[in-house]
Amino acid sequence: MSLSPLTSTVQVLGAPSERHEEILTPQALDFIGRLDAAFADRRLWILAERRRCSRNLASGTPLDFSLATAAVRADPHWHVAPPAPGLTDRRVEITGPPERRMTINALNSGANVWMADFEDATAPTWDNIIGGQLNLLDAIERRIDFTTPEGKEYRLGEQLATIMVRPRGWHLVEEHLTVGGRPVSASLVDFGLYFFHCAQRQLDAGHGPYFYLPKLENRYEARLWNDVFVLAQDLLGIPRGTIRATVLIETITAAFEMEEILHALREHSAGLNAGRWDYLFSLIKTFGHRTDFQLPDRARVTMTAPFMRAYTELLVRTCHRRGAHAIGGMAAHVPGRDAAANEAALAKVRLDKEREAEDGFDGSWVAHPGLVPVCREVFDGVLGDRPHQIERTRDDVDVEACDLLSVRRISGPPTEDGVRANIAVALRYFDAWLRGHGAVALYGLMEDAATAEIARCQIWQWLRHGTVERDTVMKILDDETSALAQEDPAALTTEAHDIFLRTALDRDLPAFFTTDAYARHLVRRREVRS
Ligand SMILES: CC(=O)SCCNC(=O)CCNC(=O)[C@H](O)C(C)(C)COP(=O)(O)OP(=O)(O)OC[C@H]1O[C@@H](n2cnc3c(N)ncnc32)[C@H](O)[C@@H]1OP(=O)(O)O
Ligand SMILES: O=CC(=O)O
Repeated sequence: MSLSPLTSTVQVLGAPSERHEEILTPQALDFIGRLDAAFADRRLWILAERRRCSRNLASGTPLDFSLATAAVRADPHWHVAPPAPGLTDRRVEITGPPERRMTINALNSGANVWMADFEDATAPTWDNIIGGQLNLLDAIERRIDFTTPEGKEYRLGEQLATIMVRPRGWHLVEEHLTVGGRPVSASLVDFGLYFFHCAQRQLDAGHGPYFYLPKLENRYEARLWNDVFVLAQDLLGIPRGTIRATVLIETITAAFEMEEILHALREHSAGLNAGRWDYLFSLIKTFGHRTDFQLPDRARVTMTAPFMRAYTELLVRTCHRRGAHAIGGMAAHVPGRDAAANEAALAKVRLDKEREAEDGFDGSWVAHPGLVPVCREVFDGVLGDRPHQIERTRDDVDVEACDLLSVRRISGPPTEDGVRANIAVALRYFDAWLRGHGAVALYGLMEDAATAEIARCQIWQWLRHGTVERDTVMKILDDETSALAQEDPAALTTEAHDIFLRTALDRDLPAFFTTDAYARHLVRRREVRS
């Protein structure tokens, strides 16, 4: 492909650090610049479209399956691409940030797939972003082994999980890379750097460049990703259709466009995943102003709620009808330090995975290596020697708009414990995130950006409807802030408290806590001499 010169080049504003130059090569930056030149405006259009849709829904426009795309849904003939090498059997997928030791642990975990996460499990500091890319490159080149000062050895084994990378969503920017003074889309940076450095290496190793796509709201966003894939493959001379991507269905509007999303990406699709935590976050965000969408305590909203079952069953049916994998979601319980807590967590995860396997999912997510065996055992029990159960088309499933929106059936007032739990988790998570940790274990649960979003949005929703008094929230917030300061004198309590005030207690609900908190707290630009 002959390339026209770029009018503006990508500037690096992030502080240089060890080995960053291996990722931020002139050629890689040129590649990012080309993606930016082609797609920056469409990304802005996508974000404007999100705001327009959100205003419409807030003003009472009913959410339903689109008439404009009825023909796509009705056409039984189209299917997605066949699974690419390494993605046929996906019964266990482990997720986690691409930190050095976790990269090795995840690849060795015995899972079929590792979802290397730049989104919810990564606090997007400059070092985490570029360090994560280096770790992926080193892992693929098999030069990531190391020994800790205490003598613990981390070595890649023989049988490794297939890597799928989750870039950050369309709403985020990377402030440390700019074009003409404007930050580049974080999605294009995470996707582009990985694709540039690792696509051919992955193909040489017998796999391919594979992705998980987060937080899509509609078919236009899927089309945008598809066009990004086409251009990226053309630019590097990689055949079209080599990339595979699984889309997380984790917004309420995307649940109404599952077919359309698969269709838009069909040449590159690797199915759908039920991103249950973001889905709940999206539901609260979209309908938080409506009394009939009030949710009870976070711990009471389980996957057996009828509206959650409608969503997951529709996902399985949609995928299997189109020859695509349906991947289950994240059970939040993680193994604890004592045997009893451990056993309880394993039992809860087992139940969750059993329900998914019986419903027809082809595999599912776990958050911790200690959960790989239970997920494998459950899916082995249902799949046996088959790599998946795509042939189970679930024609019995009949889900209508009202089923996806029947939240009222599980509503109930929040308890004081529920309010306290949300505040305690949100504060502690914000503190961890500010210190560079995008996923943490708190009170026996995995917490990441998605689960923290639910915690702060629920407080906003309960205040908005007067189900909880502002004085009660302020009192608990003070208690929990003091408790955090005592637990850990190094905690960034002032900043975490500030993020909570801005994102849970304002009159309007910010769409994401990460956008504002990133700009205020994580961006560290260096001086640039022109
Ligand atoms: C809603 C969503 O978006 S879900 C997807 C995004 N979220 C995630 O991916 C979260 C993934 N999970 C994690 O990050 C971690 O499991 C946490 C933060 C919840 C807990 O981590 P820890 O506190 O380190 O757990 P713990 O101490 O039990 O870990 C034991 C070992 O397992 C490793 N480990 C734990 N989780 C993982 C993981 N997901 N991947 C790889 N290794 C892991 C630890 O690194 C540690 O290894 P080490 O002994 O060699 O140091
Ligand atoms: O991204 C996954 C989710 O559950 O949210």
